[in-house]
Formats: sequence, C-alpha cells, structure tokens
Amino acid sequence: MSTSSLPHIPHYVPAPATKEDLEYADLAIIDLSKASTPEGKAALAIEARDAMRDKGFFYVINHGWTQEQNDRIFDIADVPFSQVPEDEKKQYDGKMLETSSFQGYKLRQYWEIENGVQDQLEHYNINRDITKKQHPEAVRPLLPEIQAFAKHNHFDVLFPILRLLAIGLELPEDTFVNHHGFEAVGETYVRFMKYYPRSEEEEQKTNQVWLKGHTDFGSITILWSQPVSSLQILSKDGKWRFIKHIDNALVINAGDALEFLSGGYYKATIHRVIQPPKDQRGHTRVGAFYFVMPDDDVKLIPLEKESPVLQRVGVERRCKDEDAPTTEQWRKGRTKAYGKSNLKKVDGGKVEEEYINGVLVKHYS
Ligand SMILES: O=C(O)CCC(=O)C(=O)O
Ligand SMILES: [Fe+2]
Repeated sequence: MSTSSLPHIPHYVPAPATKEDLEYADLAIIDLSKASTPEGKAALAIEARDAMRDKGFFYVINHGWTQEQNDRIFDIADVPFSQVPEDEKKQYDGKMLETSSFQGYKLRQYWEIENGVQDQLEHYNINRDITKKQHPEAVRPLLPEIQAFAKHNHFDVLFPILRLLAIGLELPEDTFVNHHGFEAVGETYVRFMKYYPRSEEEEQKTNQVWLKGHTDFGSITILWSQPVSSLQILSKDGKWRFIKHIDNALVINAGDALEFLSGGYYKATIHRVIQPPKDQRGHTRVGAFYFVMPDDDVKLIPLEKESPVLQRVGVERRCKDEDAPTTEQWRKGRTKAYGKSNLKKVDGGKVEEEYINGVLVKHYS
C-alpha cells in the first residue's frame, strides 16, 4: 500500500527524543533478518534466550516494516483518541469489570494508581479479528491497515520470536507457535494507548508513577518503540532503568503466560511508566502494541517433560499443575482485577499483592 492512496488522517508528532542523560537498561538487539538461514537462526536463538533470561526485555530490528509504515501506524494509533468525540468513546467502553476482556476503550481515570489518584491514560484495544466488534466511525476506514498491522505482528514478528524461544528450551521449534493460532479462540490484540500530561499534585501523590510496576498477563508483548522516555524495567539489582528509544525497533518482553509455560525459565519482567524527563514534559505519549496470549484453552503448565533444558535446570511453579489456570481463566482474572482490586501492601508499601486464580501477583509503585 503506498501511503498516498490511504485515508487521510492527521500526522501525530511525538515529543523529540530526550537530551537528558538517563540510566538506560542495556538490552540486546535481535536482528530478525538473521533468522532466515539455519545457522543464523541457531545463533539468534542463543542471543534471544540469553537476553530473555538476563534482562527479560530485548529489541528487535529488521522486522520487515519500514519507517514509513511505522510512522503511519503511530498516526493511526492517535485516531481513537484525537478523532473520536468523548461521548462516542463511551459507547465503545470495554467495560472490563463486566466483560473481563480488553476490547474497546479503557477510558481515562478508570484505574487507581496511588493515594486516590487515578490514571490519565486511554487505551483502544482491537482484537486481531477486527470484525469481532464494531469500532468508532473515525477508526473504520483504517481497519484494513490495522488488520495488516496485526498480521505483521503475528506472523512476521511473534512467530519468529516464538520459534527462537522454543529452540532456547530445546523444544520442537513450532511448540509455542502451535499455542498461538491467529484463527484460534483467544484474545491476542492490538493496543493503541495515549498518556496525557498530569497535574503537579497528581505527580507528587503518585511519586511520578503513571502506570504501576506490573508484569503483562500474556506470553509476549510487542511494543513499538516511541521517543518519550517513560518506560522503565526493574533490573535484577533492584534498580529501575529506562528503555531507550530506537527508531523503528520493537521492544519485546515475556508475560506471565510464558513464565508459566517455561517454568520460570523466561520470566515476566516487571516494568512501569513514569513521568518523562523535563525536556519531554507537557506532551502526550502515544503507543502501539501487540499483546499476545496463548490460545484460550492452553493450560498454563510448565513444559517440563517436553524440554530437555527444563529437565536439566528444573522448573519453578507458581501453583500446582492440577491448579494451573488456562489462558482464558488467567487473562480474565487479571483483566478484571487490574487497577480495580484491593491490593495488600507489603515491604513497607512498595509492593502490593493479590491472588488471581490462587496465584500470587505483585504490583510495584
Ligand atoms: O506505555 C508503555 O510504554 C508500556 C505500557 C504497558 O506496560 C502496558 O500497557 O502493559
Ligand atoms: Fe505492560
């Protein structure tokens, strides 16, 4: 598709990259184009495995989309927020407490962050089957492009990564791919997200935290890198470090479901979003993501028998196998509770806990 023949939408201009000297996480860069030869793939599988085990996050480059396509997706990502009237947004509210599912808007001020302060961010979530739900008028002409975006994420990014991570466990390389059917029943979806600047009072009461430290629920999250430096990961030494923006790169992390399936070999790394550095304040922050879940019927039990690696290193279980949730149970429990449940403060208030399907889940401020 050449951009000139596409529906006209406003161009979203993000804040320029920060000039501040931030402490960044030192993440591996996985060049996905190398996976096209057997030797390249074998070498890349080791890099991806080590990166996932060491930091829990890595970049992907050469994933097959151009900078022009990337710019276009960020213009599209802003449409559900800037081009849809507020009353129309309410008609497409995802109502997560009732549905236990992220489809449609998560409107502003739906979650509690801290000390009575609510979030100032909006999502618009679109199932990879874009026909599952009706969409706001301004989004409808963009659906073919959103569908192409979902497919690119699924087949050209997710599947190659899942193969590398399966090889890392010495599993048949399609093991995880077979758990993530594009046509299967499940909730893998595109998320567009917009954060709005907050008042000084909100910043103070939350200690600058815009989105609390959490793990993602699914198997893999694909985050399309954007320039506002707000995303941090919790490193093994207990320090929060920023994720650096790389043009047209993807930031990949594992979520709970992959941690369950891999018996803790690939851990779901805790991350959060905070107020950006001074030279980026006062701007909005638009994001584009692909949140990946295994198929709904996958029982989240470690692949211990199947993986020689897990037999050698052993597995960590967050619950007994007979009590393990299916993806559907896990994602529904997590979605419903997120930002809404009563959390129990521990560790002097820094960490909050809850149980979802009998499994301990932690949140960090
Ligand atoms: O906005 C970001 O950079 C990260 C958002 C995030 O972690 C999430 O939506 O789960
Ligand atoms: Fe997240």
